[in-house]
Amino acid sequence: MTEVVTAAQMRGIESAAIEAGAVTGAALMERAGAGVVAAILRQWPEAQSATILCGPGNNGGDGYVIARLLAERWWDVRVLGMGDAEAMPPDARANRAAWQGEVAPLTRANLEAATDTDIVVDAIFGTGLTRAPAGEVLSVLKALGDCAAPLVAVDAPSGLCLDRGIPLAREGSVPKCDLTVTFEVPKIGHFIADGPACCGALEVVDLGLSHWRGKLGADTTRLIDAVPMVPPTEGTPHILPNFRKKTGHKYDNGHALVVSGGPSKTGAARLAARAALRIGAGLVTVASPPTALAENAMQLTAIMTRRCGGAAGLSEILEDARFTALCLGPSLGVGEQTRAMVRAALGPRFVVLDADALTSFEEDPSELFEAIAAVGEPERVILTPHGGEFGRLFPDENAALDAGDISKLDAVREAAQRSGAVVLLKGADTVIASPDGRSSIHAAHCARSVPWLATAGAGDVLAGLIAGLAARSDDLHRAAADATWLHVEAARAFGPGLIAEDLPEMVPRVLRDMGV
Ligand SMILES: NC(=O)C1=CN([C@@H]2O[C@H](COP(=O)(O)OP(=O)(O)OC[C@H]3O[C@@H](n4cnc5c(N)ncnc54)[C@H](OP(=O)(O)O)[C@@H]3O)[C@@H](O)[C@H]2O)[C@@H](O)CC1
Ligand SMILES: Nc1ncnc2c1ncn2[C@@H]1O[C@H](COP(=O)(O)OP(=O)(O)O)[C@@H](O)[C@H]1O
Ligand SMILES: [K+]
Repeated sequence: MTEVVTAAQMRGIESAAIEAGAVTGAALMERAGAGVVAAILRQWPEAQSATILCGPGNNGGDGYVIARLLAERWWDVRVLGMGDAEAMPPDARANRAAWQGEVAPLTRANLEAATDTDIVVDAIFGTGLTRAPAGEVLSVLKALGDCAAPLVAVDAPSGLCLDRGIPLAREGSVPKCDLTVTFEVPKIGHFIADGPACCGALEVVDLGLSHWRGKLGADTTRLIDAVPMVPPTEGTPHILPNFRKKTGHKYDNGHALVVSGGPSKTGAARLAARAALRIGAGLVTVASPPTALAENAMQLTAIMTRRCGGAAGLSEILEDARFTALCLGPSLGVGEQTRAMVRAALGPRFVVLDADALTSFEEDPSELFEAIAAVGEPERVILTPHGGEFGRLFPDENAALDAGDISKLDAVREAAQRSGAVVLLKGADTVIASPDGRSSIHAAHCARSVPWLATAGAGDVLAGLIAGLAARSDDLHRAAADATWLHVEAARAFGPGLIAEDLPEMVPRVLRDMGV
């Protein structure tokens, strides 16, 4: 996993390196510009001409470096610049002065006149965007959407808030780029909300600041981009700590319990149970209301069934301490009976609460949060809402998110603090946050785009994967992150046409391909 940072964290890394005397701002700008040029040459080896749009700050400074380096390669380069050269920060001003060619004003008319260009480079705003673009520059940003030539963003598509992944002006005010080249470490806004769709493909240029990146705090957000592997030692292959089952008895790999809904509402639990078993829980049992026991038993073989009469029945089953993880909520029904089952479920084991187990607390979410606090052990519970369920449990955070006042990441972080649970907010961008301050993001975009995963029951499978991994784990956040990655990986392996039943069946292939 790699870090993803806020604009402020990035500025912190940069200024720490400069203050330590390890590098100058000018050198960083040169590396940044050279990195963008290298990415352009790799992506469009036939291109010969570029129009570079330069803003008034250091993002614009990168643009002037790019212009110079492309001109040195005999490209036909046109520069449109914004603002007064004298008002630019020093390194940007120096690079603007070093540009030998003309700088035409950055206007919509000048952009639209540049029809004969192979590439357009957006170096207008990067991490320094502080307010919504307006006036002529807003008009330029909107016109960029109509450019026929490929569009390359320097650090960020201009107008995109790199902390929140939303346009600071309004919809349509951030150009949709073909390639975004960012520096040293990707930013949160590249991966959440509208960020991925605006960025296109994302490349990260190494600026040589890893020493200062290493000083980021433990609460730095992680990107779920791959499952970390222990490097091979002589004679042993890569080891995937969380996916490899423990050798030994089946109970060494935990026992997951999935609670089923009543008659004709049992499919969701079976989906979750099958996912839990496939991902490697040693045993999986479906706890079923007596009236649905036959329906469940008829369709389950390796997965066991247990008669479970409501909350009292669940408490009785859970007297067996060998149940290490529990999943409840999918198709369980909304109301007091489900609330009572949630209260019965909370205890010395990992509990995944999804769907109706969340919606049942819509009227009084604090009742759920108090019950979680009463468990007395941190990070035993994970809530896995989709957007609608999140709004029911966390109306304040959701309102701030909808208003664009906070990012999806911050909304989930606040939800984790408020609830005392790990919170996983689903979507094409999935965000996970823990009460201990950890957070992770998965973006199902570009190479990992799986729009066919938005299919009925996919969320039940995710809940089951988390329960299955948690059953034999001691780290719920990590189990949720790995399950999220694997869920998308299974959808990628299957491809379009996927239905939820296919997801657990793809797990063995994914594990095999990973060399588990
Ligand atoms: N970090 C690193 O390691 C490295 C960073 N590098 C590069 O530096 C970039 C960050 O540079 P930066 O801080 O100068 O900010 P940037 O994005 O150019 O914008 C600031 C300018 O825009 C203006 N402005 C803002 N909003 C506006 C609006 N709505 N409408 C109009 N104007 C607006 C703002 O004006 P002000 O707010 O001061 O009035 C100021 O003039 C970063 O993205 C990367 O490309 C690399 O060179 C090397 C390594
Ligand atoms: N566009 C998308 N790309 C990738 N994954 C998606 C997309 N939309 C939804 N998902 C994933 O699909 C699942 C849907 O879950 P959920 O909304 O609970 O549906 P259900 O209740 O039908 O199972 C979640 O894991 C979510 O992250
Ligand atoms: K930019």
